[in-house]
Amino acid sequence: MTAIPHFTGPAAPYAGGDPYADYRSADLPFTGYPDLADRQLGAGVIAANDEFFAPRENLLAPDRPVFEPERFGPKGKIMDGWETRRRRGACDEQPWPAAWDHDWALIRLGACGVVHGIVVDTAHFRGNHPHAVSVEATCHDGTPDPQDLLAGGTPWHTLVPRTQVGGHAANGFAVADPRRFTHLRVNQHPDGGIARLRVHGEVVPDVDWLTLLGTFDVVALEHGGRVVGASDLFYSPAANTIRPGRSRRMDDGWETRRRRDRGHDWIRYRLAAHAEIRAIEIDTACLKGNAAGWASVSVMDAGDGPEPTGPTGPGGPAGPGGDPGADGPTGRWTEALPRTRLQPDTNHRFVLPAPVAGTHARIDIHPDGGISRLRLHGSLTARGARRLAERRAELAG
Ligand SMILES: NC(=O)NC(NC(N)=O)C(=O)[O-]
Repeated sequence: MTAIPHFTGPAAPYAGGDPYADYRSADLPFTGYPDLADRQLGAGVIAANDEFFAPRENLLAPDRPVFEPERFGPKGKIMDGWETRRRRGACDEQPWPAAWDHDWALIRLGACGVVHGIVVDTAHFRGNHPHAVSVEATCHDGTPDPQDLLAGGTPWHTLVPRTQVGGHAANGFAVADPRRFTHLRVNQHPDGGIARLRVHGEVVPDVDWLTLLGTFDVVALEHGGRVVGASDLFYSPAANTIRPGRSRRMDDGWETRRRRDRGHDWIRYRLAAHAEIRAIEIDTACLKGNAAGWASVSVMDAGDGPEPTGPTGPGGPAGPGGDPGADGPTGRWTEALPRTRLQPDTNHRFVLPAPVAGTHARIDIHPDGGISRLRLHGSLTARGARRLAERRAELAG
């Protein structure tokens, strides 16, 4: 694993001009995995012990944190993050917080999953970021309320031990715990502000639920589908194509740069498990002058082993002109949908003449442009359901 740059210290006071000029960030090896704390997946910050200066909900806001130097409210500087008040000691001789003093927020992940890495982003928190952070996790069935989680019996497992962090920095932590979790507790020691929290990992779906549903979208992020490669990530992440709901803006889909060669663009996906696909939807919502001209969809059975990771990591690009077969799962692609003309800003529905089964799928778009969503409607095969049930049991906390 690549060493993750570690930032500590407060960052200099804001000196005017671009507030991001002195922001500290790094390429983190796990950010190709989807964000399990994505609001659109259903994540939420369900409680915090203190939010005096800025509300906990900001932690999961999708956009980059904003700093407006002149904006003050009745409680102080308006900060785009979760910020607590300054902790004080017990008496005049001990005005400092105690070693164990900390503030906490409880996060419900949007989907149960295995966490591969966490970003605690302290953007714009310079003199008021936490000295250190720690992150714990638990797996709780159903929809517990904060009191259930805070009750003594909840087993919390440490994902990130108490670690010093930097102000105005993307503090990244790789996580090696192989278990699946549903909730996190983020602690800041002793107090301070965190702008954003991102929790990158893999969804572990509930096989009983998927079996009961019967027909569902077998490539959807919320059901455990994942992008494992794409030809072009210039404008937007390929994983947008399997996010919940319809896209509402061009940047909520997948758009490639204009090709000046004779090639085409593509995305490769791993399905929830081995599944049979019976119907396909390709949506070009909000892509008008730049929708893909044509698309085809292929399916492959690559077995149930772990995903081969390409040179750029999970979901990483193969680069323009990259071969959709290279560095990916091995097997034979079967064409499920032949090359078909697409309309701009339109949802297209296709019923397959016969079901096509596999563990992976690929969409090829010609020559370039974008699609906003791909839906592969079908159901788990007996083999897929068995593998998912085994995996869920293996990953139990
Ligand atoms: N300048 C500040 O941000 N001060 C305080 N924070 C806010 N939000 O006003 C503080 O105590 O950290």
